[in-house]
Amino acid sequence: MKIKFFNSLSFRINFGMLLILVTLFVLASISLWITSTFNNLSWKVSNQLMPQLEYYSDIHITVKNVHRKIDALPHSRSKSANRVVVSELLDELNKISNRVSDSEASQYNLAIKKMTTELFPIVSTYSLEVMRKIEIEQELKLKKKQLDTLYLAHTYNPELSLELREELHQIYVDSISLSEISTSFLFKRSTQSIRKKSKQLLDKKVINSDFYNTINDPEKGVISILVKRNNLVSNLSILNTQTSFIIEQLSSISLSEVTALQDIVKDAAKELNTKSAYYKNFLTTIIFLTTCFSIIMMVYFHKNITTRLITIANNLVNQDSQAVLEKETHGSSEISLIAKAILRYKANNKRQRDKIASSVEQLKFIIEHSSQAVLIYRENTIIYSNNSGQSILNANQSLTNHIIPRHLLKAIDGQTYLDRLSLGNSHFKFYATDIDWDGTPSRLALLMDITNEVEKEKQLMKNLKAATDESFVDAMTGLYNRRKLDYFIEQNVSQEYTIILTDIDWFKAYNDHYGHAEGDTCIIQVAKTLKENLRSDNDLAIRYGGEEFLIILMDSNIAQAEAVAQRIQSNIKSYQIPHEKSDFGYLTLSLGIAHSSESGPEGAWHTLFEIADQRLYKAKEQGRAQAVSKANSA
Ligand SMILES: Nc1nc2c(ncn2[C@@H]2O[C@H](COP(=O)(O)OP(=O)(O)OP(=O)(O)O)[C@@H](O)[C@H]2O)c(=O)[nH]1
Repeated sequence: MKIKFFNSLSFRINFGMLLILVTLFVLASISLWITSTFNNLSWKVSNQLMPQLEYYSDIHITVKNVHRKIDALPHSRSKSANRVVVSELLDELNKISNRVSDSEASQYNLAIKKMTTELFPIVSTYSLEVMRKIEIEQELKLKKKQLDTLYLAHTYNPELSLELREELHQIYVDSISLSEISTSFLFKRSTQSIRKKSKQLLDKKVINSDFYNTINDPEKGVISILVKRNNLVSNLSILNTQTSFIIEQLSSISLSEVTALQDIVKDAAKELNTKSAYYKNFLTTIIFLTTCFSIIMMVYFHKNITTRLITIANNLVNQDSQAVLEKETHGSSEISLIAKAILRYKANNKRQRDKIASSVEQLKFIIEHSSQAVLIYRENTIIYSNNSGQSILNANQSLTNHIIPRHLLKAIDGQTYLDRLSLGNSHFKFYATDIDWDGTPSRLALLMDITNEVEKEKQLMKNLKAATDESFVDAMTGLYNRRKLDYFIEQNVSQEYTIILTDIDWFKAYNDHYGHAEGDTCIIQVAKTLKENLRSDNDLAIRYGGEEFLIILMDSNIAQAEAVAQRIQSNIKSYQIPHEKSDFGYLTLSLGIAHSSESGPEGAWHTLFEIADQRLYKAKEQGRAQAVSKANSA
């Protein structure tokens, strides 16, 4: 099951976290930027603009002082003295102007520089005009002296009328007055009066044309002086106008305006601070709210996922909320994949449960109808029995009350106990074991009716025994055969016993003489004799070879064996079976006897048989028709 990376919840959560972090980072950066910008502006206003304004205010005061000083320049002082003062003032202005360096040039610096540089030529011009005024006044004084001279000259000129003299005097007075008060009106009137009067005087020939020309000489005459004075007045008027303009200019940059500007700047700084604080608070609030919102969203998201996962987990055990699980399968996130997987698991589980339920039903049916009795006991009380169990219990009440509980006790510690029960002619195979039944320790008993099997078994055993016996018997003699001996050896019996190995003497010759059939009859007779001399079923008479026999006498000693051997010999002898080829003329037996104790612990049977065989051989050697045992074997 694969999940697309971009649809995974882990990607969404991490992406969401990243988005929130980026948003917070951006908001924090903006906040920092705005705060730093406002702080910077505020710092500039407080630390740069305010000193500039103070500086501006200083300049203003200085310029005013310069103006006042220029205005107060005494006209009476010498030209050079005034020039020194003016020069000093200009230096002061220059210094102020130079204080505004290019590096400090800001909006206000530029304004200040512009103002000082514009002011400089005006002041300069003003100063020059003032100096010019002084020069003109001095010149005026010179002219006045000339005029005085002229006046004196004409005073003593008898040709001049009194009226003229008075007028000239008046002109002089006027001119003096003019030089003092510098009013253009009086001067203009005086000029016109002089021109008019001098013309009248010329017309009347009071004065001659030279004098008239002297008076009206555009360069040297009174008129020219007056014109110059007039110009001076005019210049003074211009100066006054310029001075007024400068005053006006300076006034336009009044201290109150500077103060107002300072207030504006202060207000601006304050506003900047307020705005900065406002933006800072606003952004801090936004950051705080965003953080809170993000945390709430993350908590909600995590809780939502957890709740959904718990719901899905609960659904594993709770079948009712299937719809919830199906709802979660939409989409391609991890949860939907888990939901799909659980749905598949549940579907498989249901199929398996149905299958198991069906199997359980089948099993129940089988158990119910089983021929084997199934009984469950708890504290000696039957809590369950199938049909077979019920019928067995009905038929044998004692099973319920005594036998089964007694047998159940034998199944200790949950070990399976297996036994056989016989009840009358009925036989049962009985299993008992501990089981957990409905969460409580109980005991399970299984009874299988094996009556028929037991009967069959008995019959089989019978048949088997018969068959076994048959296979162990020599057909000709009815004695046991070598297989019976093998079986005996395999038994490895622990009790003592004696063996007698016997052989018919000169039997080859017998056969040759009487024929093989007679030989057989002879063998049968010997076998019969042997059988007759054995005590019980425990003793064995085995046809070991053709005419060789082995007798095993259980729980016997040598003496008893010798007695048996003697009896057998006697019996055979008593039959007097003719044997012409025998030294004795009748059939005889040779016998070798050995006791189990002689064989030693190792290779018991083989050794014992060897001993018996050697003794038989010895009997043959010693003339036959005799028994050799331990006592006479030396
Ligand atoms: N008629 C008959 N003869 C048998 C049978 N089994 C073995 N024989 C014979 O028994 C004879 C045994 O001879 P041997 O064991 O050689 O010796 P013996 O002639 O008996 O002489 P000793 O044993 O030394 O006394 C053989 O000739 C066999 O053929 C049998 O079932 N029937």
